[in-house]
Amino acid sequence: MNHTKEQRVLQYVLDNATRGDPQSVVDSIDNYCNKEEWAMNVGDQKGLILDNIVNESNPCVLLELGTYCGYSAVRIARLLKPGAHLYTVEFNPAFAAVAKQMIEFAGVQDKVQILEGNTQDIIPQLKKKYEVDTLDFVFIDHWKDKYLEDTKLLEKCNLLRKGTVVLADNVIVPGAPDFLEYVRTCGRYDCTNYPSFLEYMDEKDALEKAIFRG
Ligand SMILES: O=C(NCCc1nnc(-c2ccc3[nH]cnc3c2)[nH]1)c1cc(-c2ccc(F)cc2)cc(O)c1O
Ligand SMILES: [Mg+2]
Repeated sequence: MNHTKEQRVLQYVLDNATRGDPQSVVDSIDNYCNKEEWAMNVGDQKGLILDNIVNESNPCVLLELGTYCGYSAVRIARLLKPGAHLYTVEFNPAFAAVAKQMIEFAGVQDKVQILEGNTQDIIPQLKKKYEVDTLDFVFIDHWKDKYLEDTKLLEKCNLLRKGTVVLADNVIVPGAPDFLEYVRTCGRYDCTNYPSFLEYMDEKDALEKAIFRG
């Protein structure tokens, strides 16, 4: 039954967290991945930085690229004000199925919508099909070789406005050098690097915040 790691993470949450309590879901995933099996959630150290940046941005319309098990979707959604909405894009049906159950167990399903498919196909649909005007916050955490092309696609689709916060995970490990080079040198973003550590490990990693200048 729990043949995949992602299913085992979900089962541990169902067995140990409290239904409707997103903090307990986040804590349970971190406990499991620290003690039992490593998994590519943003984790608690980088998660605290993510929390602070979400709180200071006070966003209403958010996009996440790379749902995975739903850890960061739950982590972000638990901070959102009433009426705020997070769209999260997941390519892998097995990941999306786990994330759906994770989000529902946490009780944040009214704030989060999983969009299954390729970011290249979904991003151009956000305005017409999902009635998005512009995005207040983007969390990029999907395949590292897609960060740059998807950032450029968000620009091309006029989904970014003056002040939109683009926050990227893993800019050191596994790394997204072409994305970093672009946001830091193209002149359209104000960038800040947040040094931290790879989830559940002692290896250095970082988040990069790139605020769109409009
Ligand atoms: O690959 C990662 N994350 C990506 C998952 C994903 N989940 N969904 C997608 C998606 C979603 C829509 C898409 N549309 C097109 N491609 C798509 C891919 N990608 C990742 C890897 C590591 C990592 C570090 C050290 C290691 F030794 C091994 C691994 C750490 C991390 O924090 C990560 O986030
Ligand atoms: Mg990541």
